Amino acid sequence: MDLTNLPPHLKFQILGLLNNNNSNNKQETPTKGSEEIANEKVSDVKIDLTSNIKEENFKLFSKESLEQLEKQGYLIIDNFLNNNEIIDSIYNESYTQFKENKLIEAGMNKGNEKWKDKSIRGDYIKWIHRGSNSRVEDEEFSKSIPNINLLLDRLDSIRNEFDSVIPHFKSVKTQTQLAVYLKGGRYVKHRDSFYSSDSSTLSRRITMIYYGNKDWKQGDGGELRLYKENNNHPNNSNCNNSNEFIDIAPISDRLLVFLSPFLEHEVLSCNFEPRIAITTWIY
Ligand SMILES: O=C(O)CCC(=O)C(=O)O
Ligand SMILES: [Fe+2]
Repeated sequence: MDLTNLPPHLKFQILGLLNNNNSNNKQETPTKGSEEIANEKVSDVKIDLTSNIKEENFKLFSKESLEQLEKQGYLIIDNFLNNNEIIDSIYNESYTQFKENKLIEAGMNKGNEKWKDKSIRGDYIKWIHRGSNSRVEDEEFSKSIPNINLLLDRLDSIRNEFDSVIPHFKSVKTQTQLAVYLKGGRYVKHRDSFYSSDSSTLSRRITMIYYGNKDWKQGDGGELRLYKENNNHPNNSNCNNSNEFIDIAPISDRLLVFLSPFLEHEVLSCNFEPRIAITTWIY
């Protein structure tokens, strides 16, 4: 395996993983030593969600929830759609895409580099491309996912609310992915973006993950492990590098929202299948 062209933060993760494999301890999280954390490029820009907000424009969120997202870095919203028929249909539409071989093995992109290694990232994905009118571009595909479309509309309304409540937020675009993990699937510790003051490139700012796993129970695995405090993130002045994490169960109708550049996370190995997640990133 040639690691020379990988960005440093990925090298640590992958080397950590190889070490774990060598010691036959595959369940263990790839870890980083303190030097690596010190050297690693971290975002230096705060994501400000609370100054000069227009509170009169709140429909879905509240000032308190935005404050929580800004400081803690994440929010969990349960019963997001709150409609069993739609929830079941989202599951069926997603799994059908997988069964009909419409998904591809996920890789990791970095510049021209494309990584596909199932021990690093084990999901199958489909990008859901949407035009400027927010409609899914591929009409045939769009017709086959009416309930996923309803979900995407709801996620759009979150984006719209950010733009109307937080005048300086000015979202640029969104990107949406359907992901299916099978038994044994996982995704090693990573961040979804690097957002920095000296970078003119567009970056993901908000990650919204919708889970659709109605029979999930303790022991099924596939939780999202979210590292709360080890990211020196500029939104969190109390950062203490404690490596504290929470495991978020991927249960049905749960929406997880977090700050893409700051919170490291990983998908723990799945003991069930299919694990369904639909993610929209706001840039
Ligand atoms: O499915 C999840 O819980 C998270 C997936 C993830 O981290 C990603 O696709 O970047
Ligand atoms: Fe991620």
